[in-house]
Amino acid sequence: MIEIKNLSMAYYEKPILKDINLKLDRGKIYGLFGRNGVGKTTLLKILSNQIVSYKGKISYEGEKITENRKSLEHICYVSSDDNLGYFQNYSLNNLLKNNAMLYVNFDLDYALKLLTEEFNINPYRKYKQLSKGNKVIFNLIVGLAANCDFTIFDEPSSGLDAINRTKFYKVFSEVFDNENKTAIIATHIIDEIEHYITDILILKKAEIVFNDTIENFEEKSFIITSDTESVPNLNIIGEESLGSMKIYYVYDEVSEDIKREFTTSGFKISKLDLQKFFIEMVEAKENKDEK
Ligand SMILES: Nc1ncnc2c1ncn2[C@@H]1O[C@H](COP(=O)(O)OP(=O)(O)OP(=O)(O)O)[C@@H](O)[C@H]1O
Repeated sequence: MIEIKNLSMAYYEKPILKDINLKLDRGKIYGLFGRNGVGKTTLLKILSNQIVSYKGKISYEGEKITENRKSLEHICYVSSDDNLGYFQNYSLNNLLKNNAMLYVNFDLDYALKLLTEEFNINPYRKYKQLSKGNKVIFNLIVGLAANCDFTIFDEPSSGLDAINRTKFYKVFSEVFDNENKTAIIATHIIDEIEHYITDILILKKAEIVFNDTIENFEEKSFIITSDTESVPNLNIIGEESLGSMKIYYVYDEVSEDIKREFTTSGFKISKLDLQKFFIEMVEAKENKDEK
């Protein structure tokens, strides 16, 4: 487990993360969502020991990550950044061997199989000779083959074509169908990962404003539409008007019986998808809060 206690971080006095408390459990797949510039990459780099100047405590299996060599070997950060600096002159084959030295459980044969058979990339090419999308694929293959306890994918499908995105998620779901492995995926393409994640995290204004399982989300979220002015007494996270129709976005524990009562009183109930929920959480409520 990774445990984050009272994590705060600022760039030039601008708070990026404010007093975050979070537990990341084994066997889960977390979707981390938030608007551009909110601090997702900063948080993920802190979790993978690439940023160490912060306040608070982060522990991996009970030990502080900055003082724990195991955290380097078992937490893998996969970037969609295509700049490996000096290492871009290396062949893919040699880069994989380097990663095998860094991550104790790295499966070199599997990485080569993915590279050549699944994605059809020549392992003797240099990293710098690859297209942007293929550089991202290479980074993803490292994450998939590293066999880390915690793998962090920062915008994994950035720059990938539809076929490669589909291939990546197919391999991803095979690799992470494992109760000991945890993945954290930060992405803006919410509908693409909705079916793979077990938990939802939403970062807004430097805080985690939503942290719940996908099961709870599916049970508690719905849209209620009414053509009268009457407002249901529910936890409404956003609302819209469409002509004379009022649309309410709800996140609340409501039994099927109560939902049936709403329907007989003239309300219409429908499903709220995760992308719309996210928009309502970060935007609609933001505007309402500021009014
Ligand atoms: N090295 C840095 N120095 C100063 N400010 C930085 C630095 N890196 C990031 N920031 C700022 O920190 C904030 C959070 O950036 P971060 O990259 O974590 O956001 P993000 O949520 O990952 O964004 P995106 O979805 O656009 O990738 C932004 O305002 C960004 O400008």
